[in-house]
This record gives sequence, C-alpha cells and structure tokens, in this order.
Amino acid sequence: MTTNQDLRLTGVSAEQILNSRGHPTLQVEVITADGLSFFGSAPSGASTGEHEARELRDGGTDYRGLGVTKAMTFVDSQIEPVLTDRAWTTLDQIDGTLAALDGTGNFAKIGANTAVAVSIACARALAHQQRIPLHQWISEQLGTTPVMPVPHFNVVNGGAHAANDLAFQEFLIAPAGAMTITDAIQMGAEIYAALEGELRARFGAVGVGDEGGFAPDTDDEAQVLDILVRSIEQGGLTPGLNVRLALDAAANSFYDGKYYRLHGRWRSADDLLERYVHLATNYPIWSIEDPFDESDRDAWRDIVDRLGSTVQILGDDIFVTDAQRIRVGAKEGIANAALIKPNQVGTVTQTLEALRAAQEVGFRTMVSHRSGETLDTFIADLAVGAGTGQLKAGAPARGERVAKYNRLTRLQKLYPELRYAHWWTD
Ligand SMILES: C=C(OP(=O)(O)O)C(=O)O
Ligand SMILES: [Mg+2]
Repeated sequence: MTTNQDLRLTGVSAEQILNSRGHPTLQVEVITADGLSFFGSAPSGASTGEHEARELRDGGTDYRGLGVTKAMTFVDSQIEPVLTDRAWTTLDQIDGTLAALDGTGNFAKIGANTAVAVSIACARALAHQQRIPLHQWISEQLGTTPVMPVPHFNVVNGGAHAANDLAFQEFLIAPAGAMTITDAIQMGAEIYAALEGELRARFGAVGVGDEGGFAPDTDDEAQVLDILVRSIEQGGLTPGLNVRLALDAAANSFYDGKYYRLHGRWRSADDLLERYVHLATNYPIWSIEDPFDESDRDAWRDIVDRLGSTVQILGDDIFVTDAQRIRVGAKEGIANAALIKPNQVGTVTQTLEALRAAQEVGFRTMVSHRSGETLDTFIADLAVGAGTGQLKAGAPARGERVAKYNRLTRLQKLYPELRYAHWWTD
C-alpha cells in the first residue's frame, strides 16, 4: 500500500557540471509524480582517506580521463529504471537499492559520486513529499534538535590544497563566541579581510588555495597562527573568547610510512605530538583534525591522552564517515570527534548512520565540504538538522564555499527559532 507520504519518481537523469577545481562532476535531477524537480551534485576530495567510497571517473590520464560519462550512463541505464519502478517510503529503501545495484560495498562499480548525487536529490524529494523542510526531515531521522552550527572558516590553506610549503592543510577560524549565525559570518568576513592585509604586508602578493583560504609562501605554522591572532584582534575581537582556532593537519599527506615531513625535516610521531602540544598551549586552538596518518593509531591514542580533555581530536581520513570505523575508533580511544562528509561514504543514509554512531559513542561531529565543491548546499541543511554545532565549508569567499554559509543565513531567516550553537559552554 502506498500513502500520500510515499515518493513516486517519474524521472532520474544526470548532467555533467564542473566542480570548483574545473573537473567534471555529476548533477542529478529527480522528477516527482507531481512534476517537481529536485537536484543533488557530487563534490570531490583531494586529500582522501584510504577507505573512502570510490569515485567513478572515466579513467586515463588526460583531461577527458576526469570525465563522468560512465557514471552518467549508470544513472540512465540502471538507476532510473529501478527508482521509477515503485513508490518509496524511506530514503533507506532508495539508498539500499543503490548499494544493491552496486554490490561492491564501497561503490566501486557505480561510483560514490553517482550514489551521493542521487541520494541527496532523493532526500530533498522525500522531505518535500512530507511537506517539511530538509533540515527538519534530517532532524527527524536522527531525533536531534536543529541548531545553527558554528562555521569553521578555512582561511589559510596548505598541504594538498595549496602550492606553498605549509605541511598542515587547513587553518580555521571558528567564531564560537558569536551570538548569532549572522554575527559569526560577519566576523568571518572581517577577519578574512584583515588577514589579507596582514599577509600582503608580510609576503607581498599572496594566492589562494582550493578552499579559498590564502596560501602564503611559508612553511611555518606558528607564523601563520601569529598572523591569524593579529587579524582577529584587528577587529576588536578576542582570540579564544570570541573566535577560536582549529587545524586540519591532514597528516596522511606528509607521512612516508614512518616519519612526518615538517619544515623540511622528517620527524617522528612523538616529535609531531610535541609540536601539537606546543601549538595548543600557545594559541587558542580548540580542534585538531587528522593529526597523524590514518594508520598510525598509537599516535592518535597518545594525542587523545595528552590533549583530548581540552582539544577536540577530530577524525576525517581515519573514519571516512563510516559508522563502524567510528565505533571501533571510540573503543580504541583514538579520537573524540568525527568529521562527516556524505560523499566519503556514498549515501545520505550511511551518513546518518555515521552521525548516529557518533551520538552513541559520545563523539562530537563536524559536517564538512570537500576541496572540490559544487554549489550544492545540502551539507548546510545537514549540519543544522543533525544539530552538530559545527560546519566547515572553506573560506568566507568563493561562490562554492559561500553558497553553504549563505544557505545558513537563508535558513535563519526562514526559521528564526533556530538557535546558534553554544557548545563551548558545555
Ligand atoms: C575537506 C578536506 O579536504 P578534501 O576534500 O581534499 O579531502 C579535508 O581534508 O577535510
Ligand atoms: Mg580533513
């Protein structure tokens, strides 16, 4: 029996769009029986975890090798026939069908890019079918209270995201002490502008990295943190009180299997740990993501032991938004928080499972974009609906990044009852 809450699709199709790196990606459109269209598109990472769900690209080494023709063909030839064949009550049914069509366990056949674009479009269609906003639909799936997340603006880029010598990939500012999302975004914009001035004065011309953060010509993370602190103070704000700092080291990208490359020298995990302790002691750093390579689990445990009571130790490449990996990680005591990226695991349903697992084990969560982004704003609704209190979507500049922050502004206007997260008082 079908009810009027059930979703009937009459069409599922894909088109090739370009992501923010200029690489082809998929945008999927689903058409409902009442003639409405819903869209989803696939982002793409550069510093990826070993166990991420697989992105399907056409192959080869030239530009055309980056294409997504095969993925689009799957949508037309295999996905559309099954998704238009029956009525759907839950997203779990749709995503389960995608996983069964794929059959590999990590979307190696149809591609996680295909799956995530279809899944996001269907989540939007299902929320509409139930006549509720997307963030509310998400919160009902999880039993959470929607909340406006603290935006984590990535304002200095290094690692795999920039052509400079900074080993750490991301230096983020988090206006945790703002009273509203509007204030938080304003603070982000003002600090970004002040930072540009500071960097120009120190380095002359300064470019930007993949996520719109500046990419100064330095390998010294303490120098970057000093400049960040000054940029925050320029606007009359107090680092640590109004605005906190966060790092994504993305340490997979400077690890050779035994040592970590920092400031032109190879260092042991113990040396790197001392560096983090020094930085967290001297700067208002509240969160450190991927401090060590995903295989270096003893080092992760050590940093939780040393800093975990005051600093969020956030797993990205090590958990890859996978519920089971989060549960195992919690048991091993190797982190206290998990990054959440839908395309890392493949579907919205699996993303919600990862969020549930994090809830169960008492981990905080931060919803995240990818370095290769589209204008899709699903992650903003996800962060709000799941009540994570944290979202990172790049710099407060560049269209594909500000699309997410602007979506938060829009949600605040539509739903004034949404409160700004105040997790630092927990
Ligand atoms: C957003 C990130 O980068 P990428 O998308 O390249 O994995 C990250 O590592 O957190
Ligand atoms: Mg990361």
